[in-house]
Amino acid sequence: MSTSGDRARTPNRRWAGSDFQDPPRTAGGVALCGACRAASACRLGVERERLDEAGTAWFDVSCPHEQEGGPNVAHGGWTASVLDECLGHVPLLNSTLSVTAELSVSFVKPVPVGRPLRVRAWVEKREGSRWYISGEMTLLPGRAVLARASGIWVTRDTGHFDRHERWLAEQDASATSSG
Ligand SMILES: CCCCCCCCCCCCCCCC(=O)SCCNC(=O)CCNC(=O)[C@H](O)C(C)(C)COP(=O)(O)OP(=O)(O)OC[C@H]1O[C@@H](n2cnc3c(N)ncnc32)[C@H](O)[C@@H]1OP(=O)(O)O
Repeated sequence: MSTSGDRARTPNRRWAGSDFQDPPRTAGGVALCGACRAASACRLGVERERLDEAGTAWFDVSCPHEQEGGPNVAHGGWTASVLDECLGHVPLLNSTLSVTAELSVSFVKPVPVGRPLRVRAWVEKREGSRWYISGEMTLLPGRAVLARASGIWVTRDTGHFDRHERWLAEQDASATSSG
């Protein structure tokens, strides 16, 4: 039987170093995170992504029916998650590994499920290892804004997740020794 300590000492070896800067992508160009790789699709409903010449990232998105909150509208957690995902792809589209340090979301209008939506994301500024990124989600057709987001992404080296595994193992060890 495995324990949380065993899990902490058994990192997921499916990941290779290159996955962090150039991860597997769908036919629509969408970079896939851990659990979505098995499904070969973004479970949040990001269908296409591209970076234009001006550095703005564009995403075709649709809220899956499983993410319904109120009648025919998205759960707010989905809206926040997909904005985290899309804004977080901007460093990745620039071959940079980063993690979200802060995220702020404005829910402007209810987001309909199963409708084509667009997310646009851009870099406001970069300071040291911090990328300040903003974005918005709009309804298609038309351009009504449904949600806005801004946040800070912090660049990491590829040792980030191994350091986390070691930290987790230390937490488990100190919890075990202190009873
Ligand atoms: C995820 C990647 C998968 C890769 C494979 C590809 C998969 C395909 C695509 C997936 C795309 C996913 C897109 C979604 C991205 C997530 O959702 S990532 C998951 C959620 N976020 C996290 O798990 C992050 C958890 N937090 C942390 O790991 C640490 O707190 C942080 C953010 C790395 C900072 O750690 P730290 O030890 O404080 O770092 P430290 O070196 O002291 O500070 C570094 C810098 O960050 C700044 N900083 C630290 N905290 C903050 C803060 N809260 N606010 C502002 N600045 C801060 C410091 O001021 C410092 O700035 P500089 O002086 O260097 O300019």
